[in-house]
Amino acid sequence: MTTIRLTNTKTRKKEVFTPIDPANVRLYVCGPTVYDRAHLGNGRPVVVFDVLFRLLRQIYGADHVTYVRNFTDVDDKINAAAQARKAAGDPRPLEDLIRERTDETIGWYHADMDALGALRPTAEPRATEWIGAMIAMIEDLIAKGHAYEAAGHVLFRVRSYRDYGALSGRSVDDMIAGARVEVAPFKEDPMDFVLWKPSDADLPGWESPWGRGRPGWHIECSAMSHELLGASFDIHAGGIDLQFPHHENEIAQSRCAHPEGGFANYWMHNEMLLVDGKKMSKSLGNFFTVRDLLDQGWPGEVIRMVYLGTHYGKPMDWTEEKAEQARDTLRKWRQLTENVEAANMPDPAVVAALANDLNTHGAIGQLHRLAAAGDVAGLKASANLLGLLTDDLADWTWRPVSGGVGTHHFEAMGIAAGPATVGTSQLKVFDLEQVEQKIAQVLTARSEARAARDYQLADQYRGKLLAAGVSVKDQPGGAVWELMPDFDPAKLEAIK
Ligand SMILES: Nc1ncnc2c1ncn2[C@@H]1O[C@H](COP(=O)(O)OP(=O)(O)OP(=O)(O)O)[C@@H](O)[C@H]1O
Ligand SMILES: [Zn+2]
Repeated sequence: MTTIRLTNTKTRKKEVFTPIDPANVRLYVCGPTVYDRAHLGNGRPVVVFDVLFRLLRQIYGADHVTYVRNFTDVDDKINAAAQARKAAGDPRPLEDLIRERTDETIGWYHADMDALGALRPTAEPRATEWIGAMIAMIEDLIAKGHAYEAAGHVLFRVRSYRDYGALSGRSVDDMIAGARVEVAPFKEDPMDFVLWKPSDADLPGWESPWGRGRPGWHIECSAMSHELLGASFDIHAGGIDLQFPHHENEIAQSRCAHPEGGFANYWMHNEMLLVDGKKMSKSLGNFFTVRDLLDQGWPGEVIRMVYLGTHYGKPMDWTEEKAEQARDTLRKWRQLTENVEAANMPDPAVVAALANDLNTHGAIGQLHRLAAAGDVAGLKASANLLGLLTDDLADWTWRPVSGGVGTHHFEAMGIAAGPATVGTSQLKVFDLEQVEQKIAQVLTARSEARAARDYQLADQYRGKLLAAGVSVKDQPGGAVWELMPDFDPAKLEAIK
């Protein structure tokens, strides 16, 4: 059996991965707070740990891996989003608005992560469905002396857990000095963190031994992972931004409530997706969503390949150049493997690269080798292990129809001009020849305008084409065009 090695944040070493029970390998990944669309940074852990999930399934068997990723659907930001709708005049009760917002966001999340080719986890618990388990865990922590009630809150007594800080390698005193901890008069110690807090009458709340209130964020993951995976499980993962305090707090709660268990044996953290050197984040406002990119015409498979081009332990950024490269490679591979049946097994060198601390970049290098060697069946099977060249992500390949090459590409993909599908849901029917003629006509008018030095008019033509979903690029050999997913034949025809 292939030996997997993973960098364990807990020990800061690359370790051999040995599951507690090879018949049920258990993975927990912290999921999103569902108040808004996922940004490109949020998609990174999803794709990275999807590759881990696929690798584990490959090695231990598809039915022998349990992957849990939660939805945090109790949060001030969710409440604020619902309150804004109410303030805008929506007559429904706040609770309904909250539920609508979280349901809607979960729907978006699924659609966007599906588009990135991520398999759905085995279980996706919603925090609001596990409040009872959270209350029971908090009661237990109080009974064991690790938590206390104060002013309607329940707080975790950080000094009662000796190993607090071990994951991030900091002492409690360093943390107090460095962190922005909330000092509240009812806390015994500034480091103590909230397990339960009171809810205002107009906000969501649940009855508890401490009055009507709601859980803190950290206890959610401790309670849900315990319910679904037990007191000891194999891998706990999430972004590096969650290492402290979220994961440190999860460990403290879980180890203190269930001293018989070890909680997670391996901790994995993905590095951040950056924008101009800073973490992409909602609070900094420097973000774009996965959906923005999909809407711009970037296929989910291309976005996925861009993520996989960088090791998860390194920061990365998004550039159009990387995306164009990934798109060209995938298009080539898709053409090579069209109508090819995947080999039974992925190539051993690809498996070995992934087993080496998820070296996705190395694995992609091996895919290039397979393509160059003409092993197309091996290429397909191996790419599938990375979630690439899969049938579900195949729908984009016909799209980039560029001037001249277009017709051939359509034919190469087995889609005759005429009815063509765009994305998975919309059906657009158009006559390719007519479309090509019209684009050529507009491009000729644009060239004429340029020749007459009327650049404003030339730009207007280009803008009109773009509005119809035809992107134009000037290349040394002349203008090249592509149909974008939002291509609208009627708008194109209407250009004068
Ligand atoms: N820029 C980023 N790069 C990589 N992973 C990220 C980035 N930002 C957030 N994540 C990860 O996304 C996952 C979901 O996080 P969560 O929903 O809490 O994000 P968020 O708090 O809405 O994001 P933000 O940090 O932008 O406010 C977590 O695992 C988190 O570590
Ligand atoms: Zn968590």
